[in-house]
Amino acid sequence: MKPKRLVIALGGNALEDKNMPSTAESQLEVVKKTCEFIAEIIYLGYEIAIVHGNGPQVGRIMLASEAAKDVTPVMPFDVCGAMSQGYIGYHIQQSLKQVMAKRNITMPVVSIITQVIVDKNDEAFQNPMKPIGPFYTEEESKKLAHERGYTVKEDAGRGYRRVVPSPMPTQIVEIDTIKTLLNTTIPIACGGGGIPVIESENGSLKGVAAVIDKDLVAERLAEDIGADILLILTEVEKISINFKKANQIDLSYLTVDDAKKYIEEGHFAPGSMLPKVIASVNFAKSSPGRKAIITSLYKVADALEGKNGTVIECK
Ligand SMILES: Nc1ncnc2c1ncn2[C@@H]1O[C@H](COP(=O)(O)OP(=O)(O)O)[C@@H](O)[C@H]1O
Ligand SMILES: NC(=O)OP(=O)(O)O
Repeated sequence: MKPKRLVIALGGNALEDKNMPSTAESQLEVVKKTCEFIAEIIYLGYEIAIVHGNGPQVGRIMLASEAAKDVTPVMPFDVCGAMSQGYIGYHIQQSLKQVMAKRNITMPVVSIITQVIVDKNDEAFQNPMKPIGPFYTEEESKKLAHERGYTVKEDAGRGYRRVVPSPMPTQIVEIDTIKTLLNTTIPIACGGGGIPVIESENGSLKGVAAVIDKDLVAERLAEDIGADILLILTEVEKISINFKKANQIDLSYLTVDDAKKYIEEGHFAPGSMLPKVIASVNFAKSSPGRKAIITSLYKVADALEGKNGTVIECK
């Protein structure tokens, strides 16, 4: 029987631990643990492709570049995104290979620098909503807004962060390469939502200052490669309505229509959970039999067996 094909969207807590310093060394330690869970999915017989986030990481790369402006030119926004793809992909590639070897799984793991085309007229360029970099207090965020001209917004009740434009993904540039690699390797692709590029009339590509949402790109990838499941891994085991309120209800199963209703009622925070639910709805309705699962990295095996997580599918 053909193995079920699955795209994994790795959230921030798969790469960082809030109780550890935000260093490359700490990230590698967290990624090694994350790859144990990914190896379990492979061991269960799924064919996978991996997409990871980059919000905290790309924000810190930009902070570092801006801080060093007196000694070296500030790196352009798209290059910072490419740098985040490189070092996160490197950590996952190295760690997953090592963990798979312990289980005698020998398939190669390869990280692909991926560009994603966006529309230069996307209204997101005038309405920055994507949180990047560290969390700040309200006072710190106001200081950054004043001193550096950052746009800052509160992020899902967790503090304030710099926000940048996050245009919709329209096309994965390297999709044919990813499809070719799927049969013989485990691809890490579209990292950080891909490097955002616009296409000129002559077909040439140019990087733009934005960060694309990785869950929306994971959905695009899942459709393009004919996946059966879109698996979105984050900090929570299930999505909720009335989140963080006394009447919070955690949801195990949603039809596409249920999810659309809750989206309209504003239950999912923009910039964090909302894109995950939108991606899940888009994937579930893209073809009969497809489903999306939103759950915690630590509950992934149970969720794949239908014992945890939130499943979103067409009725
Ligand atoms: N309705 C909701 N249900 C569950 N979590 C929500 C909801 N609204 C906002 N959130 C928050 O969204 C977070 C996931 O978004 P985010 O941290 O940006 O994703 P990622 O794991 O990809 O980094 C959850 O950990 C939770 O704090
Ligand atoms: N690019 C992106 O969506 O990264 P996060 O998931 O870290 O926000």
